[in-house]
This record gives sequence, structure tokens and C-alpha cells, in this order.
Amino acid sequence: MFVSKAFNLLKPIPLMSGQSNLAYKFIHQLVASHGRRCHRSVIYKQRYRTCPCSAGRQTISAQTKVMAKEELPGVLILDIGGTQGVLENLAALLKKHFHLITMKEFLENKEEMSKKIQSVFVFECRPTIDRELLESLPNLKVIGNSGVGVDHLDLKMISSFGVKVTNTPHAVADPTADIGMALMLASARRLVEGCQIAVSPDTKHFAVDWLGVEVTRATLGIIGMGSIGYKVAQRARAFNMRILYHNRNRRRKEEEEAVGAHYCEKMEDLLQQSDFVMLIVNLTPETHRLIGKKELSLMKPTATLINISRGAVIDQDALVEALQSKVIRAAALDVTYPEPLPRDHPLLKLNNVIITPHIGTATVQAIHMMAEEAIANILAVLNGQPIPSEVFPK
Ligand SMILES: O=CC(=O)O
Repeated sequence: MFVSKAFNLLKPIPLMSGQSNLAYKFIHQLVASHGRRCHRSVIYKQRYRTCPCSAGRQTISAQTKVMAKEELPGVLILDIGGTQGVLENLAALLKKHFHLITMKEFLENKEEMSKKIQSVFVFECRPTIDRELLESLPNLKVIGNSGVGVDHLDLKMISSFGVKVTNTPHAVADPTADIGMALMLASARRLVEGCQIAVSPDTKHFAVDWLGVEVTRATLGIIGMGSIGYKVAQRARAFNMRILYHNRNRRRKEEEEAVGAHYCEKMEDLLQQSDFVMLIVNLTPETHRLIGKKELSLMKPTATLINISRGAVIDQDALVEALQSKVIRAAALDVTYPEPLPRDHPLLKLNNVIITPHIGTATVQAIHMMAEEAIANILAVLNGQPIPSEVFPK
């Protein structure tokens, strides 16, 4: 049952290529091995029709056991507020593998609950974990972050409690790359303004007195060519874009050739040549305010800045100034600081800015995949197995 349900959960997700399949394989292996070890309780064999791994259809069998809720390892799910529908779905997933304990239940019965909690499930980058919480969880072994960015977690402090942190790089790559492309296209073709004109009661006809720019054959500069950046490059290639990238580590030659990407050792070169600059770096002390006044002034006045990483990678005041004085053409931001921006923030008043509320992974499939990847990570830690995606403090 354990295994069949886990695979059933994966069924609605379309087969993905490359790294996403890796996630399936990890989950497959971990879930199957978890099943094999449960030999003391009610065991039965079950046959599965479909394996979601790249090998295609394949039959596997596994032994599983039925566990009472109290026997399952305890996972604390942090209260993220405002996302009740999403939380309900996640809760249903988590309950298949864990004794799920909400923050409310934990606070109401701290003494009993704190002993049971072996893992914490963090939904995306919203809630953080403080020292006080860690001190109250003596049996905590792992914090499973659902999402790739862990800049909201104090990794050194968490590690000092002997607690591991994991993330979900595989599940986030495709949807985040999609939102990067969506923002680039929407900003280039002024989609939001177009929608506003279309729904405006004053509009007599749809003729517009402004023009967009084309993405096709334009130059895209990717700053941060990790797995999301690479997926953006794959998509951009279909638009015949010229692709430049800047990264701490140069990608392998075959990888560059596969997407036609050119490495810029100096970020300045990329900024000067690109029509669209897309930020996809992790937020670290090195990337904090990576793009400020100087960098913006190097960009073409016709260029667009797209940010799908973290708000603090840009000096936001400098960006406001650059957009107001047309140092650059436009910006499209899925991330800002703070999130959300205060209603009177100048960025919200500019018509050459598109802002979305950090929705890079806000899809039915991504939430599901991230939860599965986080669950696989947590189970690996609890079962003493190799951890698919552990994050280490620097
Ligand atoms: O922002 C989303 C993530 O870090 O996965």
C-alpha cells in the first residue's frame, strides 16, 4: 500500500525529462526499500502497472506494511497561513508516510508532541525556523524544505543541533524555467498592459499606441546557469535566441553546445550585450544586491531585467530609479523584498514593470512533486539511507 499510493500520487504528473526523472528514481528506490524493510507487520505483495521512471512501463513488486498513525515518524508542518487549499493537499500526502503534527497541535500539547517530531516539513521559502523551535524538538533529525532556495534557513545554526536540511531541486526546475519564459514574453509583448486595455470600459477599440519588442532572435543573458538556468536555455533555444550565460562554474562544453550557450566570464560583458537579462542565482552573501546601479547602467536602454531568484539579488531602490529614468526598458519580477511589496511601493506604480507574487513553483504538479521529493529526502535521513538532496552549510 505504501508503495502503490506513492506511485499513484505521481501518476497525474506528466513524464518529465532529464533531472526530473532522477527525482522519480530516487523516490522509487527509497519508497521501495522502505517497503522491503517493513517485514514485521502486515506484509503483502502488490503488483504495479506503471513505473514513472524513464524506462517506461515496468512491473515491480514490493513488500509493505500498514502502520498505525502513532507508529509513523512525526513530521511537524509549519503553519504557512493563507494557503489552506495547498496545505490540505500536502497534508494528505504527508499523512501517508508520517504522523502529521500541525503547529497548532504542537503548541497545544508541546510535551508529548515534541518527543514525537523527527522531521519538519517547510513549505517553500515562507516560514523560517528559529533556535527556540529547535531547542524544543529533542528528536529532530531533518528539516525537509519543499523548494530549492534555503536562504530563509540558518543552515549553520540548524547544523549545530545535528539536524540535516534537504531541498527539492529536481521538482522546481521546469516550472520555474516556465515562469522565467512567461515573464520574459509577457514583458516583451506588454501583455499585462494589453489585458488592461482589453478589459477597460473606456476602450472603444483595441488599437494601441505602443509597441512591444520581440523575444525571437534576441539575446538572452542568464546569470546563474544551474538546473533552472539550463532549462531556460533549452526553452530559449526554441525561440532562436542568442544565449549568453555567466556562472561561478562554466558548464561542460557538450552542455553549452546542446543549447548553443556562450559563457561570459565577466558578468559585465553579458549585461552589455543582452536584450533580456534573467537572474537565476541562489541568494547568498555573494549574490546579495548583485545587480545595483552600476550593473543597471551597463545594460542596454532597450533591455529587460527578469528576476526569478530572490528579490534581494537586486538593489530595488536602484532598480526603481533605473526604470523611472528609462536606464533600462522594463523589469519582470517574480520575487521582491519584502514579499508582498507594500501597496504604496514605487515599483507597483510603474507601467514598465510586471510583478508576480513568487509563483515560480505554484502549479498543481510542482507542489506535488516537491512534496514527494521532500518526503523522499526526509525518509532517507530517518532510514539512514543516502540522501538525494542534502544542503550543507557553507
Ligand atoms: O522559490 C522557490 C524555491 O526556492 O524553490
